[in-house]
Amino acid sequence: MNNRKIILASRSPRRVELLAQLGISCDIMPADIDESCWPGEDPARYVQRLALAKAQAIHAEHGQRGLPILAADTTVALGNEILGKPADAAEALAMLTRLSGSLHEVHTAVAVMHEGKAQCLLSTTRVHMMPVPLAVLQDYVASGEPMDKAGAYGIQGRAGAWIARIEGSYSGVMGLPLHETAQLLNAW
Ligand SMILES: Cc1cn([C@H]2C[C@H](O)[C@@H](COP(=O)(O)OP(=O)(O)OP(=O)(O)O)O2)c(=O)[nH]c1=O
Repeated sequence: MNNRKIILASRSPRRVELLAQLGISCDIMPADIDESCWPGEDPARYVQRLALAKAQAIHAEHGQRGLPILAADTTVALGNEILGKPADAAEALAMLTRLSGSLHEVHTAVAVMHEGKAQCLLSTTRVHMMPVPLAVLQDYVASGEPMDKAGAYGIQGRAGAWIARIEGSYSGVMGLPLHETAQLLNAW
């Protein structure tokens, strides 16, 4: 990509940071779309549908600027069950209690839309979380850190100490897989 500026259809500060790692600057234009899951929809399809919907929503408003529009969506999956962002502290604790000691997946889809064409790639990472004592989880929830994160944890914060191993992409777990993002942007 010659012009290193894009429109980022996301309010996630992690995504801005990760894009900067690729040397890409962005105008931030968050998309407000319906994030509810369709009945029976599997997590990998769900994140791809949402990433594309976010990119399309911002393309409809700002596509005339001629900049590529990038959007992403991240979810945690326990089997086929989707764990999104917790609605409140009780839900955050319930999610963390289930993820403690689990092997789960984090799916992030990244979509780029430019000149009316959309492309989307999926990154799936298996995450092994050690068993975490309830009191530690309660303290973590009280810190407020889980509230804007899928699955109620951030690998990039103190929950990183609980992650014994991942198979996949660290940046994908954080919300924007750098390898897939660079592939999409280089294609334009
Ligand atoms: C699992 C995990 C998720 N997350 C974050 C990444 C995403 O920002 C968030 C999942 O919510 P998303 O709906 O993907 O994104 P968002 O609401 O933050 O931003 P927008 O919809 O405007 O694009 O969870 C982490 O930061 N670290 C982690 O380890």
